[in-house]
Amino acid sequence: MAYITCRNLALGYDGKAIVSNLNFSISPGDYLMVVGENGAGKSTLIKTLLHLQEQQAGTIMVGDGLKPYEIGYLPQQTVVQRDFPATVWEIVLSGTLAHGGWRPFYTREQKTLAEEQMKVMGITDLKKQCYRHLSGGQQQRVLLARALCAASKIILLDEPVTGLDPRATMEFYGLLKELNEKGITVIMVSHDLQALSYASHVLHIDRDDSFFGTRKEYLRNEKSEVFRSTGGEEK
Ligand SMILES: Nc1ncnc2c1ncn2[C@@H]1O[C@H](COP(=O)(O)OP(=O)(O)OP(=O)(O)O)[C@@H](O)[C@H]1O
Repeated sequence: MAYITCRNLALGYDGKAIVSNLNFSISPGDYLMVVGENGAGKSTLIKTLLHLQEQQAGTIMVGDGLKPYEIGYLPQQTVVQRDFPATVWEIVLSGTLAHGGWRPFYTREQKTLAEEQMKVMGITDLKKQCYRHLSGGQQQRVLLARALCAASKIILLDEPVTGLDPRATMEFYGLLKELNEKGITVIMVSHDLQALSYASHVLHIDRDDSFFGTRKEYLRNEKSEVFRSTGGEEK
């Protein structure tokens, strides 16, 4: 059974639809890449899946026992966030707050979970370092560890390789692939053609005529031509 099934979804603001007629589903173990032109509504879809915004029409069905806190989120980083004055440990640990709500101190279980996820991401040595002094690739690992503390089933990423050099980008995709192979479902918004080779499914958002299918189906579909002819970056 699918984790999330969207039927005839319309998304937008102030009563005006930006995208309509969206139909897709996300099943355990999927790696869904979400593509579309600038302003197509990719971030709006993410906000809707995170229940930060209501859809304008259609239904979102949740299945397979998925609970809201089982979706971890790795946002698009702004310049201000890159300069966030906290240690790696504080940032990763804060991901555990998604479970049991706020308490004046962290429990042993929360600390153990944070330590485990730092190990998975290979950032244990950076524990006491200040986040803003890390490289872009290290910062993304920290945010991924934080998202994994928050979520055990799905991680949602919004253009996670923006600003990373080619090597850090490949490393980051490698980490995501490993997580996906361990059974974590990945939903990633991206303009990067390289990312397509990791995806099992693609959702190409295009007003009222979006595409959803497997990567193979997408590569045979005319919508992927626009994506490829620009070298991965849609104009
Ligand atoms: N809070 C808001 N209120 C009204 N309109 C908004 C709001 N946020 C976004 N929009 C508009 O909704 C449209 C879709 O925006 P969204 O950020 O979802 O696109 P996107 O596909 O993620 O774009 P990009 O690739 O540039 O990140 C845009 O026209 C944007 O201006």
